[in-house]
Amino acid sequence: MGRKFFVGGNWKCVISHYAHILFQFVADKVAYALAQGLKVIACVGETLEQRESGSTVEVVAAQTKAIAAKVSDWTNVVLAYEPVWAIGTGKVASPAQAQEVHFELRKWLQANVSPEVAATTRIIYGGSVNGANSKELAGQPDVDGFLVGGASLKPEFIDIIKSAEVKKST
Ligand SMILES: O=C(CO)COP(=O)(O)O
Repeated sequence: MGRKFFVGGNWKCVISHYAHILFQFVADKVAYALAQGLKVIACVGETLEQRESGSTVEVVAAQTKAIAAKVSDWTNVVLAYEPVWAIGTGKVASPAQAQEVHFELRKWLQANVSPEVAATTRIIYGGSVNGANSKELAGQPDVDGFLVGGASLKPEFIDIIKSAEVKKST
């Protein structure tokens, strides 16, 4: 696999969590940041209501579509799956839930952008990642790293960083 594992602290979340409300606005912010030479972590994710109604994949695809319409070079873009219901709540997506969405996002990139962008763009997970759950999440094939909030301020952040080691054996 050609993607390097990535773990970022909460200060790196350039794009707000409210992407689900203002897809277009977020896409414009992504394009502007890239034009200014910044690297971007673009966050997508569904609300609890959207998850419970079964529209998660549709929602994140629509958010990614808005971003993709404004991005011609994905080199400086990292996509973060951040379910709104998991941010700062202590409720983390299960490894299977995260993998499913990451897989669907990569599939979307493959079909709508290019196989190369799908293979090389990091798709990281954010939302209540901690030292106890990071290893299993990192073990999922399409989880390429984490965007960490609360736990980035605690000693367990070291354990989260160390979870990158599970990729060495894959
Ligand atoms: O939004 C996040 C990082 O920017 C995630 O925050 P938590 O890890 O505190 O849920």
